[in-house]
Amino acid sequence: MSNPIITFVGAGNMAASLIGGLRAQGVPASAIRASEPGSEQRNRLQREHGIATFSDNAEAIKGADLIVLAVKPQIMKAVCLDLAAHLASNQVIISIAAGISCASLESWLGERPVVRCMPNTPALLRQGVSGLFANPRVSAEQKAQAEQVLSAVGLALWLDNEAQIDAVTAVSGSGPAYFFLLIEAMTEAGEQLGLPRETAARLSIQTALGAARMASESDVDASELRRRVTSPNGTTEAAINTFQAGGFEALVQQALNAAANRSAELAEQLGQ
Ligand SMILES: NC(=O)C1=CN([C@@H]2O[C@H](COP(=O)(O)OP(=O)(O)OC[C@H]3O[C@@H](n4cnc5c(N)ncnc54)[C@H](OP(=O)(O)O)[C@@H]3O)[C@@H](O)[C@H]2O)C=CC1
Ligand SMILES: O=C(O)[C@@H]1CCC=N1
Repeated sequence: MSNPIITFVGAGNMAASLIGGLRAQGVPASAIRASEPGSEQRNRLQREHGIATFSDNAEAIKGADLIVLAVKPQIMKAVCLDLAAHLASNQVIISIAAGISCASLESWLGERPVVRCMPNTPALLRQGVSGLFANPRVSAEQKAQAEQVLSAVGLALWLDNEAQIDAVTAVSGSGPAYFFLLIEAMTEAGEQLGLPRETAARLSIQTALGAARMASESDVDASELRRRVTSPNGTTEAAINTFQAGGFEALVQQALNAAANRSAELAEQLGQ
């Protein structure tokens, strides 16, 4: 595939991860641009990745094939309204903002090809996962180009309908925080059981890493892997029974429902 010109509008954490991933994949610096108000961040991107940077969004998107909108959701409307007059009809918009619908983007930018994505922060280590939804105006070639951007930092999975983005946000967008919470709680509990805090933290983190790799690399599912750790009448069974008596699965369902509802609510609030 030839290299499309990609402009990032907003070059904070997520954009910098995507840029790093694209460069590591061999995308030339000349095919990537970023627009960002912070001069420190602009200098860093120039230094680390050799890409051209801009303080003016309209200047940065001239001649770009793909425009990745990576500003905070709260300022997306203002950024889009400023960009609208400067867009060419064939430019594809890729938005990574939480809670901003394709319809809102098109109402601010005009009818055009839009890919809405939900990545997650392990993108920083190129271990991310993203859900992607394309509106009907996106061609097969443009879909492949958008997928190349997101797959530079991890797995990229296409969705059939836009509403599924709320579920992706609940599962994987916010998901790293759930695992961090579990690591925090296990560290605390390990300390209460008499371990030095640092030891409890390292045991918890390495266990999470090992379990995730097993779940990812094994040919059996997570419930079978769990069964293999759980000896009859053993220690794991005692812990799992305690989790389940406390309504663990129902609590996880409630938490993810709350995240998905909040995602839909944000779309309602910020999309006007
Ligand atoms: N963090 C996460 O877990 C996830 C985030 N996202 C989405 O990714 C997007 C970016 O998030 P993240 O990278 O964490 O946020 P950051 O705040 O790190 O990045 C946003 C960048 O946009 C810059 N900016 C501010 N105003 C403008 C403007 N008018 N024009 C161009 N750039 C501007 C900011 O500069 P300055 O700091 O100087 O204001 C900042 O560098 C958000 O929409 C978020 O919803 C999606 C999935 C997960
Ligand atoms: O908490 C949030 O709203 C964003 C979206 C997914 C992760 N962080």
